[in-house]
Amino acid sequence: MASLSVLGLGYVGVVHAVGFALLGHRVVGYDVNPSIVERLRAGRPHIYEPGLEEALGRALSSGRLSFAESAEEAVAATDATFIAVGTPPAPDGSADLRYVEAAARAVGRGIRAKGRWHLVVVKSTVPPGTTEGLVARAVAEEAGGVKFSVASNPEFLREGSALEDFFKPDRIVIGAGDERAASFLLDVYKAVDAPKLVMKPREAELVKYASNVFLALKISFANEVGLLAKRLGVDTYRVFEAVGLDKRIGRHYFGAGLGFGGSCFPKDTLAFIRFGESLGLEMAISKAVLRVNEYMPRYAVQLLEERLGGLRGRHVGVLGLAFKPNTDDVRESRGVEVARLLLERGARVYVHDPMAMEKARAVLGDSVTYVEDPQALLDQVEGVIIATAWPQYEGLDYRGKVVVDGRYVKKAREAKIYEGVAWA
Ligand SMILES: NC(=O)c1ccc[n+]([C@@H]2O[C@H](COP(=O)([O-])OP(=O)(O)OC[C@H]3O[C@@H](n4cnc5c(N)ncnc54)[C@H](O)[C@@H]3O)[C@@H](O)[C@H]2O)c1
Ligand SMILES: O=c1ccn([C@@H]2O[C@H](COP(=O)(O)OP(=O)(O)O[C@H]3O[C@H](CO)[C@@H](O)[C@H](O)[C@H]3O)[C@@H](O)[C@H]2O)c(=O)[nH]1
Repeated sequence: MASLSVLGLGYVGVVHAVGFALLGHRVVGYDVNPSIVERLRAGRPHIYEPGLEEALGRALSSGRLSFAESAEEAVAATDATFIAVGTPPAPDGSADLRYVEAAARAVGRGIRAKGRWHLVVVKSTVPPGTTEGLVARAVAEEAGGVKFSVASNPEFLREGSALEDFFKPDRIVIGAGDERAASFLLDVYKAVDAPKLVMKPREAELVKYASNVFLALKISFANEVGLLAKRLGVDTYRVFEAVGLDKRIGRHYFGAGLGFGGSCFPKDTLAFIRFGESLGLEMAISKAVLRVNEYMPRYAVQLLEERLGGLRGRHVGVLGLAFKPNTDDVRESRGVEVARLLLERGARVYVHDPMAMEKARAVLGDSVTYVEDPQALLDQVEGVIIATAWPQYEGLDYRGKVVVDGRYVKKAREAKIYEGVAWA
């Protein structure tokens, strides 16, 4: 069994720290945010992810998962370190690599203290060339001549099913800087039954962007067809049910509606565009993916405005603030975006989410009214936009309300005054 450290205990890091421990490895986690570490030590995750609290409990009681007071301490106590820190957009939209660089420097200092070979694995989503470039350089500058290997091991888990995706991934991509890195990582993932592809680090880094941008492309394409379908008065979901049965196309990620949110698709598509542009490429397809996506929330608000005959001073609702069901994550959420657009047009906005209210409050503040019960929200508004496909919204009584359904909620379609976004 391997001895691993994980730097950065956000959505990806905490799932890996817990997951690796449950695979039988010894894991030391570290996050620069001490309150995250404190909560994890107490068995109370700082994020909501199905099954995580229970899995964390098992990992802690196995005695194989612990947390360090510093990154250097975590590194020095282990054989390999996974860097799982954020790579948010810089002001120009490119991937901001400052957290990755800071973590890599800390790894270098840990390696120097340890004085033996170490493997540095980049789990964060980074532009091709980062692992062998910026990361290897930053580690080397601090490691005092101690030998190390690098690898890129991009992550494909989805929030809301992160643990399941960790244990049952479609594939594991290992971008190994050398043989030793490859065999170490193959060993780490030995117990996971999935195709394992070993390649160069920059190939692995490109696999991650190509995967995310392609999925985002499918959604934007579905939305483009959906806008057309709506003009024709046909159901775009029925169209894609048939389109998707072609095995070459596949049926996934054709859900038309408000478009994609979350911490990955929007930022990774933009970072991919900026990366390509930095090499002199046009990146026309990826730009179109974002253009369609940015239009969809505006279109939903426009539909509501038309149906209500104006928005100024009108009481309207947003159902769903999480960027998708089964998470409390509101990063780049379409629900939050729709609430902002409604406020801009002078509406009185009521919002609901079963899980993300607290996180939404941190971004929307007191500009909107938070309602704990979605049916009570419907009682207070004339119209509503459904922004997240929470199963709870299937059971509501929408009668008499203008419903702009951005997520294809069946029950909403039975409402008297109804508009789907991008479908009939
Ligand atoms: N969220 C996802 O579903 C997902 C899936 C695949 C890949 N990714 C990628 O994985 C990376 C992490 O994403 P996330 O959603 O887990 O981010 P996150 O923002 O939830 O977590 C990042 C964590 O890193 C910590 N951190 C920052 N600098 C640090 C340092 N120097 N040392 C230790 N900890 C540090 C932060 O405090 C934070 O808790 C990103 O590159 C993202 O694109 C995310
Ligand atoms: O048919 C669809 C499918 C998804 N979405 C939206 O797309 C966004 C992203 O959804 P999803 O892919 O389920 O969630 P993420 O957790 O963001 O996962 C994506 O981003 C991660 C971070 O890079 C990757 O690891 C995953 O493989 C990739 O699916 C959400 O707003 C969804 O509502 C649609 O609009 N239509």
